[in-house]
Amino acid sequence: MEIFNRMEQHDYEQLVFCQDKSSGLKAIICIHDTTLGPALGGTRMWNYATEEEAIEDAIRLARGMTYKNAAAGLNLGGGKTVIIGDPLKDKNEEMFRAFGRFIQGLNGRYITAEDVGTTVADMDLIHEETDFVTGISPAFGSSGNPSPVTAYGAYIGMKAAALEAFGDDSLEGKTVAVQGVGNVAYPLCEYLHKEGAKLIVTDINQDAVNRAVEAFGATAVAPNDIYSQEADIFAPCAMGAIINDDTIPQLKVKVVAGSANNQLKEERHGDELEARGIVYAPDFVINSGGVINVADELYGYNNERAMKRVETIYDSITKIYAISKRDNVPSYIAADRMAEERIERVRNSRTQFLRNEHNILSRR
Ligand SMILES: NC(=O)C1=CN([C@@H]2O[C@H](COP(=O)(O)OP(=O)(O)OC[C@H]3O[C@@H](n4cnc5c(N)ncnc54)[C@H](O)[C@@H]3O)[C@@H](O)[C@H]2O)C=CC1
Ligand SMILES: CC(C)CC(=O)C(=O)O
Repeated sequence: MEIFNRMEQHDYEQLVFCQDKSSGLKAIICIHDTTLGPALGGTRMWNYATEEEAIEDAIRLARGMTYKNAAAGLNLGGGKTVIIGDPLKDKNEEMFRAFGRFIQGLNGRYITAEDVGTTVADMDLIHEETDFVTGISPAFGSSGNPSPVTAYGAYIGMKAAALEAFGDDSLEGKTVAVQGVGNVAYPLCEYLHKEGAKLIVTDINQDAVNRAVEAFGATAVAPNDIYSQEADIFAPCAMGAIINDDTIPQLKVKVVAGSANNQLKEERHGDELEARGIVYAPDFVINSGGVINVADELYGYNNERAMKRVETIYDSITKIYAISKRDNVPSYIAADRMAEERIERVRNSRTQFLRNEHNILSRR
């Protein structure tokens, strides 16, 4: 991979490689854009097959955070970290503390939180070395695990998408095919079950599947069969790039709405969903509940204030469909525009000179 060429696409600011031999830490922090404020985005720990795959994931996820934070109205830029390793086998205290020191070295340009493969306990270890971490234990006055809030946001976002597709936002009697029943999707299934939706679930982890079958009477299917189910809604809640040339022709649903980041393998796959009349809830909007919740910690966590903002996901999804119709563009483009316009407006308003401790007037 030509790293600078890759960074020039979509104008990435910084890519940081962090290595600590004694703990086995191999992390890549990617900061995409800090126009709106410090970059906030989670840390994913995953057993990447190659370093190139890890870099590509960090890069794609970081840009997604820029759009997510902008669209959510947060004063935060976008970044993300990937740690190369198996979260079930390779974690240790020293690794997260070493990682915390690397974050501290960025002096607030990047703030982390949980993502796939990392937990509140990991964030607490990072917190031993830096304050630039969120999603730490409620014992510290923080918001804790963001996943249940992400799930709630995904649930109300799915209702907004249902309104667009079916003319009614009730999910009662609707069949939802859920891919991955992990930290976000399990509480999402809980909301759906409570509302009377029928669930079809899959996961590569059999225990996760069994839990959902037992708790919600869900029907279990094999991972590769989830795309072709006779369902109303497909909820991708595992990894990215699952809306692609292989899967789109299998879909029989009217709605794609789930928590996974980077669902579209390429932008053209968003065009393809639109062409098939499938209502797509743009990923970085529907899954913004978690980041909205952890971002509130930066002001001194207030659950009521955070949840009020999470509730706006319904209106944001509805607004995206309105922009999509007005501008005659697919929903993923409408969502991108919403985020890009905000970043541009703030970028332009920041051109005035502002005196600070490091500029030409600092000794005056
Ligand atoms: N946790 C959060 O608050 C947020 C999570 N997200 C995104 O939502 C997605 C899920 O996140 P979490 O629930 O936190 O992760 P998780 O790791 O708890 O759950 C993911 C589940 O997907 C399963 N899985 C992985 N590959 C699969 C495949 N090919 N087929 C079926 N199942 C598969 C895993 O076994 C696991 O049970 C990720 O894309 C994450 O980036 C986005 C915003 C916030
Ligand atoms: C898990 C969130 C708190 C942040 C994040 O990385 C995301 O929204 O993808």
